[in-house]
Amino acid sequence: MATTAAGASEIPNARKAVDTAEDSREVVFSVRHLWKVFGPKADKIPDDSSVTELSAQELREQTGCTAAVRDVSFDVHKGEVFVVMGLSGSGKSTLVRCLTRLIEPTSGDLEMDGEDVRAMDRGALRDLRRRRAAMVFQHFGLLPHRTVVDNVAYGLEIQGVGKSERREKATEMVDKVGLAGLEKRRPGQLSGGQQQRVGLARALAVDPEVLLFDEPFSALDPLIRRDMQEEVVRLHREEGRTMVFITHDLAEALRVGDRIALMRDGQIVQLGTPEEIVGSPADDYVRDFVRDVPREQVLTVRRAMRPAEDGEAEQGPALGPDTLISDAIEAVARSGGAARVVDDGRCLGIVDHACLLKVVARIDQPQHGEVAA
Ligand SMILES: Nc1ncnc2c1ncn2[C@@H]1O[C@H](COP(=O)(O)OP(=O)(O)OP(=O)(O)O)[C@@H](O)[C@H]1O
Repeated sequence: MATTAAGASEIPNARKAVDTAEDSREVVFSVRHLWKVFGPKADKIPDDSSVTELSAQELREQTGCTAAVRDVSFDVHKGEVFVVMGLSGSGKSTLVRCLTRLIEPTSGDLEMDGEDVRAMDRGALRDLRRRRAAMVFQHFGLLPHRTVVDNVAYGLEIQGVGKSERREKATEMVDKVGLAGLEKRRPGQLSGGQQQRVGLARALAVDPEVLLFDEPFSALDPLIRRDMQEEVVRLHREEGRTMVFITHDLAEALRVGDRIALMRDGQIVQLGTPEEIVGSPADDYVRDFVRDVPREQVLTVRRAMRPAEDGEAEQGPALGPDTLISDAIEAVARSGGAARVVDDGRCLGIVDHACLLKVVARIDQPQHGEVAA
């Protein structure tokens, strides 16, 4: 399906993200003007212009309703890790559950691979949830009396796959998530991280087009959590599988996300790459959110470079345009001089001590209250 910006017209940042370079990428989920309202006469809210502009609190006071998802529009592209991030209660789980109608949307358009999800009957929905978009939950939902391999095979079993085929597939997935040797254990004999790997292997076993993760790692301790994040990045890199990943943890979002939708009170306040979110926050809320992020570990030399002056384009170490500022600092410190940013043999610009430091010191962007040139 072609990506158009038309449907996203009321969300400037969503429109920006839909408008840009990724236009030609295939769209898996297309979401337009999606609402989920809880409360009395919920279906009247999205069309009632006298209440749609109210703040979340005013809406609750005047109507008794909560708009958990509020006129949200975005595309999830094939092969990307699309992160939905926001504080508790911002609407992340509701939004992602709406994608497969685990929660029924109140209004809006929702397509998967060009098919109208809201028009699907029960059979099509079952197929969507079992085969096309598998969910990995925070509480792994493992069956305590089954072995690891039988837990992983469970999704295949309910699909009616024969015993030997599902054993073979399950064993392959157990291997893939690094649990080889533990096939015969039961969930109670595994650590939290290992249990989460079983949950992941179970979702992967049905070979879904999209994996939906609902805060999968938030119950894990930080080191194991880091391990699991790397696992997701590795699986994504190796298989190119499309993933939608909910988290309230910014560091996790930046680590795993190709693009991040930042939610607040049911709306997407900014949708962009980690570099766009950290480097160009859309408003004070986002700016506050990313304030403590070590920018040199997220931003690239594209943001720091200046035009080359006489002779500079021919000398000094060469860095790719996606080099992180932290790596460029090391290169410049080692060489003692400026480095070139080179793409396909062409010098795009120069980074030196001064321009790299500006990014770290946050003086590469208009400060609050200044007007961008
Ligand atoms: N069944 C429901 N009935 C009424 N309100 C609900 C229901 N489910 C969610 N909400 C409200 O919708 C809003 C969004 O909830 P949601 O669970 O989607 O947020 P979240 O960002 O996933 O939060 P968390 O990170 O805490 O899981 C919250 O204000 C919540 O209280």
